[in-house]
Amino acid sequence: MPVNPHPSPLVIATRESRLALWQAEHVQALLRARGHTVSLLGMTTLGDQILDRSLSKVGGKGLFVKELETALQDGRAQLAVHSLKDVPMELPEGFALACVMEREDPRDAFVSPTFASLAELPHGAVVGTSSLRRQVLLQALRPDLRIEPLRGNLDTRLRKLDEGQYDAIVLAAAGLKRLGLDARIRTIFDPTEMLPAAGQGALGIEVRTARYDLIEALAPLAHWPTWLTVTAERAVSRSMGGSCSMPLAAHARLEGDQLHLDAAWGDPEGRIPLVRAHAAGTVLTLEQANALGQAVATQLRAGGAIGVAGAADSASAG
Ligand SMILES: NCc1[nH]cc(CCC(=O)O)c1CC(=O)O
Repeated sequence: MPVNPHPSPLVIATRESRLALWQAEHVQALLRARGHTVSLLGMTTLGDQILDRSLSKVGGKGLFVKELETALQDGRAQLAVHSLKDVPMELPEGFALACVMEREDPRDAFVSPTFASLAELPHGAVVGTSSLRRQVLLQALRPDLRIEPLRGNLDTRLRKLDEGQYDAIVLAAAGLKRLGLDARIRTIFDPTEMLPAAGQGALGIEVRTARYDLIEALAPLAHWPTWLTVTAERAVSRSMGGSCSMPLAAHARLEGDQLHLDAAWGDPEGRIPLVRAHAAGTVLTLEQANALGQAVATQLRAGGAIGVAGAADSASAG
């Protein structure tokens, strides 16, 4: 591999949670190995500061991204590394995803000090999650469970579990694996029962669109099968109204040149049963991936899914 002999120094803007720092350092190491000089700019975003209120009331998940974008705009940083799951479907004018990297495990994990699986939870057990997606999927599997809100970064959520506030919690396997917390996983959910969120487990790198040089520098870090897959998933969300705080799951997998896309929408009030949709097709371009996602969103709406932003306390919850 040729190594760039005179690279201009790069700065990665990152949130300061352990997971965000791990992800930024991961990208830093990959770029250093290719000859780039890379440093990190740690930032506390508004989304990290507001822990007592529903994020959807003060601006939604975009709060985690906005301050990093300001740093890119000001030239204090050139790259922002994100969990793709937290990236709004539409980026502001002048910003783009330059690169989607190979996906970690996209599935959800069941975490509990006491119980080995969801099936072992006693009647009426308390499960912590602030994700509307996890809430509606859990209620479909086990209507008897009590779902209680749970916000904060991974360490905070695990601490609240250990303090006894919940019998179990559901977290993305990817975050736990990245932080070496695999031992906390009791079972990994089959995607057919706990369908993951669009983009779960994948990292995206955001740049200003004017920076073609960066898009080129990042190209070797891109993972095309992941990019196609998450593009189809994100197209479902975008087509349903774009918000991450929606009781919506979308998960795709490639089998040969066939992309299989599953989605589910649940009514948080439980008035109608879960709406599910599936489509598969030959997907070789991002346009084809988008089209598959739109077709699945159309099916969801035909099945009764409502494309509006969800209720309180769901932002950044998974
Ligand atoms: N919503 C917070 C968030 N954003 C990304 C991850 C996990 C890592 C990933 O999906 O890439 C998590 C934690 C969780 O949902 O358990």
